[in-house]
Amino acid sequence: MVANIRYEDIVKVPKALLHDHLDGGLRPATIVELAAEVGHELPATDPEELGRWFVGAADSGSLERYLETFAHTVAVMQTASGLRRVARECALDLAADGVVYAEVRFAPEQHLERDLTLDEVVESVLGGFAEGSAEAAEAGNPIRVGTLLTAMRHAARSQEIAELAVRHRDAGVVGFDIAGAEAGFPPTRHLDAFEYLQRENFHFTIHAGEAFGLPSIWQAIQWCGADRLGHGVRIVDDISTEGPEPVLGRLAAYVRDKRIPLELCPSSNVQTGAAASIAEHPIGLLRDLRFRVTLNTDNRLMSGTSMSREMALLVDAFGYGWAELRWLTINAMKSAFIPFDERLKIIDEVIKPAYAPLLRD
Ligand SMILES: O=c1[nH]cnc2c1ncn2[C@H]1C[C@H](O)[C@@H](CO)O1
Ligand SMILES: [Zn+2]
Repeated sequence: MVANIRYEDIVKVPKALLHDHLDGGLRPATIVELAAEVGHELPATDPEELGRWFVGAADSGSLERYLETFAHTVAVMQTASGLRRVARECALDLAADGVVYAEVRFAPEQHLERDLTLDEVVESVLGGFAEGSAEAAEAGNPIRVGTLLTAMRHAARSQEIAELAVRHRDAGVVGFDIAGAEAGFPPTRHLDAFEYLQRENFHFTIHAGEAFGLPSIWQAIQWCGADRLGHGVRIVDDISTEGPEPVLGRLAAYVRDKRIPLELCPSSNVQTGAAASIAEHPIGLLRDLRFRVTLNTDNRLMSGTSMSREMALLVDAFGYGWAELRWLTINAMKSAFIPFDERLKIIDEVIKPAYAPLLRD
């Protein structure tokens, strides 16, 4: 890390996170305890060993194999109390890492293995976030958590999940998403759900341009009307860097011109093979070209990461300073799914004042 930015200071500074999966961020010790309660067999029962197992198993170079690890987190998130606990701890962990605004997503349809209904699943998670946020505020780490409901792209429940999201919009659900294996499951399979959400004036992001390239990004934006791109990192396939200056193709130019936010997740991309290393991650080029870049964790458990760690990796790899970290944070806050005045309040009252003294140094 460059000498003038210390990890402890990155932790202290306010951060905004748009792309974090609830079932990708459990504490290993919690998985062990909940697995014992519900009788689920784990690959390891020592929390430290289990944490290492997740990172190792997810480090496969393939999105499909990376996703297999979620079987062990989803298995312990099948009861109201389990879901509530995981959501509470998620809010507490993010707040302790200095995250002041987070959008956390999960797929309700994956939590119906016992006897919960979709609405009960959502209510349990919202309850956990509320509890964790209240405790974090009391401890001096205020955080606002918004929930995104995800539909799995290989399944056929997106319309139902979209309706579920709209039903809970006044209780903390701020958006919708689709996730899961990308190749073979284009966003247009879920067009009905996206058209419904647009008619409801609701917000959505789409995982696109991670394991599959430009056609997926193009569909997500031009057919489905996505507000943001989950990853979207492969937009670089439409940027030529062979000449003296980078040249943008029509899709890349559209994404930049329209200020479509890219929810970039560097560590996750290295694990699934979407990027060779952090230093070679397209975030460097995309920032230089002034795309609306945001920095995200994706799955803190599977990547052994946090928002502070992702920032520290960029400080190391690209020599970023406080100005770049502030830019990423404000980009995320501008791109959030909560109302404009509430976004502005966090930017003006929380983010800018905290970075101001650091930028003067
Ligand atoms: O990076 C991802 N790409 C596609 N799907 C993902 C990614 N990370 C997590 N998921 C899936 C696995 C989870 O079970 C689901 C809902 O959070 O979303
Ligand atoms: Zn994701």
